[in-house]
Amino acid sequence: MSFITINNIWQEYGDHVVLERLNLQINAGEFCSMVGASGCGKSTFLRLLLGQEAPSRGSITLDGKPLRAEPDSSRGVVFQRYSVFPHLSVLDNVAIGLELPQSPLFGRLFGAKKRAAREQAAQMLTKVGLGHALDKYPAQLSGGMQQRLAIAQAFITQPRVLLLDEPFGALDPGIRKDMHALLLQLWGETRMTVFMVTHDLSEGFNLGTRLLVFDKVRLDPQAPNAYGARITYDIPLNETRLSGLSGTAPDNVYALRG
Ligand SMILES: Nc1ncnc2c1ncn2[C@@H]1O[C@H](COP(=O)(O)OP(=O)(O)OP(=O)(O)O)[C@@H](O)[C@H]1O
Repeated sequence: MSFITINNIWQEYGDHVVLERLNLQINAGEFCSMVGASGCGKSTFLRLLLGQEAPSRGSITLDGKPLRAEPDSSRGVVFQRYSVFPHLSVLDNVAIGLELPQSPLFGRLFGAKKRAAREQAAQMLTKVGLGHALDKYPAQLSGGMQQRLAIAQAFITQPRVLLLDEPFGALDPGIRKDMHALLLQLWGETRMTVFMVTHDLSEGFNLGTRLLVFDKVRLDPQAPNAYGARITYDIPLNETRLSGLSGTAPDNVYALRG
């Protein structure tokens, strides 16, 4: 049985059909790059995977169970666009990812548990190259550093599914390359299942173990919204990276938007 099963999903807003007849089987640990024309429904698909919206028709299952219609605590905190908290230091931005699930009422830990969470967060931040910036605030960081922080925040609780919506879209090419290396390193270590929307085809090819192309196969010039996009190509990539997969991380889903 596959880890995530997309069973004939459609997404419609009124009479605007955005997605139609999507069927997919995703194994744990796959890295799916998603490309397609602007407005064809890639972000909509991510919202469905996140459980932020329910599909108009069809179903999504994760480990054989229906995905809840809303992100819930079993899937952890969801970080959206500009997912870092501007009023928290770099260290607190990551530590809070550990503190919130353990202390849902106060959102903070105390004593030894707090020290352990902060130590773990500091180690994660060192890993993403922000070990020197623990006390800074997001506004004091460059765009690349902010995305490193967002990545540290997303990885700290080891989600099983990571959703990335053009996470590197705003970064310079050189910094993008560094971020690609970082993402591949973290994915290699954690083997989480990744869905990444990108407008950069080479980024999609380089990072993914699978490239999903979204496109409309039916078009009515008189009624442009009558038909939705489907997955027109599903191309296996970089398959050697898939060896030795395991899917033992906790059941969390995170989003990171560019
Ligand atoms: N809640 C909503 N209500 C109505 N229409 C919506 C809603 N959400 C998305 N849409 C429409 O769905 C279509 C697809 O949007 P979506 O953002 O998913 O596309 P996309 O492929 O991610 O685009 P881009 O590459 O430009 O980010 C758009 O026409 C958008 O207006």
